[in-house]
This record gives sequence, structure tokens and C-alpha cells, in this order.
Amino acid sequence: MTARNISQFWEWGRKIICVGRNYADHAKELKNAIPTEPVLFLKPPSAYVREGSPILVPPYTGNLHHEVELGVVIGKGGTAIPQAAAMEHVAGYALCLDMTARDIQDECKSRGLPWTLAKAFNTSCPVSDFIPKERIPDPANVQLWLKVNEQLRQSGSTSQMIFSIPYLISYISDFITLEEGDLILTGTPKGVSAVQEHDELQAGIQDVVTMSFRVDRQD
Ligand SMILES: O=C([O-])CC(=O)C(=O)O
Ligand SMILES: [Mg+2]
Repeated sequence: MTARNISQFWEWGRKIICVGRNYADHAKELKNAIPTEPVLFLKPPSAYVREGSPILVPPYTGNLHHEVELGVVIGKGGTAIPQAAAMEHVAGYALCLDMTARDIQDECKSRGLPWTLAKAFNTSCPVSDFIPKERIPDPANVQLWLKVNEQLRQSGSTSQMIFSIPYLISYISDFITLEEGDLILTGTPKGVSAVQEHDELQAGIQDVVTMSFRVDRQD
């Protein structure tokens, strides 16, 4: 048996914990209140998709949105991790998309139902190569961008996050034990918009990584 390598964390079957409304400009564009505590939801590990495979539009949505986000890969697990020690639990980062069936999410919100089918379907978490921690010395100040068919749609700095990465790690681990290989999606800046079959998405973290994905309709 070969040893597990954190650089392939998406194959480990670990959980994906997502933070919503962590950028005020995105909360505003969807007419949501600015949160006073992190908004959390989950994706299953079956949501991962890697470059070379398409993002599939689920048949039940007519409004699939991109959300570009910085992902934090947990290297050392823990429960009730203090903020001061939080960064010791980080192995690295990944650029991620939180693909969202916005029409389904709106319906779930209005009916008080969970967001599962809006957020957790197959291919709802496109993920870049693993980025070792040393390559992003200041994760609180990197630029994320996303283009659809060469047109810039999202561009924002992680300095705009409402809740910092150490705060999120500490907050989440109070309630949900973090394990090696877990991924935290830290929320999206403004500019989310709909994608269609045959679109080409490109995203990047300035100077660190880029990735591209094609959109297809699920048969
Ligand atoms: O669906 C939403 O708007 C919440 C979310 O994931 C985010 O803010 O990144
Ligand atoms: Mg999101």
C-alpha cells in the first residue's frame, strides 16, 4: 500500500466545510444580512472534480453559479483549536469553486429547508492542485479571480474576509472536529454569475495557481 499524500487530499474521503457570506460585498449582492457568526454548510467528498473533467450542471437547476474561494487544507486535526494555534493545523491551500444551484438555494431559503441539493451535488467542488503552506505566506492578503469565457467576473482579496482563517478554524473546531485532509472553503467575494453548458471557467490565485474547467450538462 502506498502512503497517503496530502497533496492528493481530495482522494481521502474527508469532509468539506464551507463558510458562506464571509465577504460583505457578496452578502450584499444576494441581499443577505452581514453575518455576526460564520454561516456553515457541508459538501461531501464526492463533490470534488479535478481539471480535465467537466463541471456538470445538475438537471434540476436553471441557474448554476460559480463562486471562487480560497480553500484551506487541514494538516493536523483537532477539536476546540485556539485561534493562536490555528495556523499550525494548516498543511496548505487549494483554489476551489463552490458551484451553487442558485435557484434551488433561493427556494430552500424561502421554505426554510437545507441547501444540500443547491451546494453538494457531484462536481460542485472543482479543486486546484494542492498549494503547500509556504507558497502563500500571507493567506489574509491574496487576490482571487475568476473568468467565464475570458471575461472577468470575480476579483477580490482575501483581506476582505469578515472572519479570518484562524477564527474560522477555531470556530468550526469547537463544534466539528477537524481531521487531516479536511478542506475549509472560506467564502466568495462578489461577482457570482450563471454558467451554461460549454462555458470555459478559468480561475486563479495571483502568482500562485490557475485552473480551468469546462461546463457540461449532466445526461
Ligand atoms: O451561497 C452563498 O452565497 C453562500 C456562500 O457559499 C458564500 O458566500 O460563499
Ligand atoms: Mg460559497
